[in-house]
Amino acid sequence: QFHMIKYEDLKWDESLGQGSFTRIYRGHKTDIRDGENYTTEVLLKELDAGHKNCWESFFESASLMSQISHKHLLLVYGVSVHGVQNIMVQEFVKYGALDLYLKRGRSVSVSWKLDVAKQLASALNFLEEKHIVHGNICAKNLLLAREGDQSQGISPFIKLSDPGISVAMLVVLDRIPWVAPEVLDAPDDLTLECDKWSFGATVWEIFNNGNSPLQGWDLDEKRQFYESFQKLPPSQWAELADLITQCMDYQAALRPSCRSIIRQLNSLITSDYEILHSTEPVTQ
Ligand SMILES: N#Cc1ccc(Nc2nc(N)cc(-n3cnc(CCO)c3)n2)cc1
Repeated sequence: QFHMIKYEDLKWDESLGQGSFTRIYRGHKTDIRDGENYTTEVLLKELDAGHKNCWESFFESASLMSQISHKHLLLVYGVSVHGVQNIMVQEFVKYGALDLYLKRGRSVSVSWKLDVAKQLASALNFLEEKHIVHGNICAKNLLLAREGDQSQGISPFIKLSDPGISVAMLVVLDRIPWVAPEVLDAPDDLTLECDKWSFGATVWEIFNNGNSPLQGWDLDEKRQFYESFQKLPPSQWAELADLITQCMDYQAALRPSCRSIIRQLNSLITSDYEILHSTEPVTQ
């Protein structure tokens, strides 16, 4: 399923924070190829030893990313097990998680945001064609490999990260509004439609500077949000708000196909919104 990496071939550098039940570090791995020593910068994702019962979901996530390769999917080199430690070894993506990048106040243009949304939609289309459900689409799991430079016509480049610990393992309510409503009743059978709902919530984040939707709401208020079929605050841009609403349809079967999502994104990209409401170009 995935490549096993020897613990002694790994070196830990600085800690980069933590996800749910995991801690991440910058590091290096050494390989010996035709007698030469190669070191590669990597991201080391450690599963907290205390959460042994999550390890199969941790490895499932690693093997999912190892089985398929696509330019917008994170490359997982393999896993390393050392005593009670389980470590996933990933390619190091230069600028890290997109939500933090957007929160750091980098002002990015509308076309930058649409470009990122389209790259995510193409990754989802690839997964849909392989009937693979990701299960944890959100801005925190989009990694920025290239900032892009509007003045040079260079677009940003994102990679979709591993899903991490399955939603069934975590408090599902924590994942509202990224997790599709139907998942609350059946956390074990995630469908491709669930990823469409999450795509809608992620596009909302991208257009709201990385801020989490329903920021600060408690679990009851979040549950209430679904029970009363509420929608996220709509963008001023009607066509964008409409696409987000279509993806976040409470009836899973009515959510658009990836091809339709890509078509609608293309028409947003060519629409004159950019000229009428363009934000200042990305300042390098
Ligand atoms: N300052 C800074 C900085 C931090 C991180 C990276 N690089 C990187 N590479 C990866 N493969 C995965 C992640 N990553 C980040 N947060 C998560 C948890 C949510 O998925 C995963 N970050 C680059 C720069």
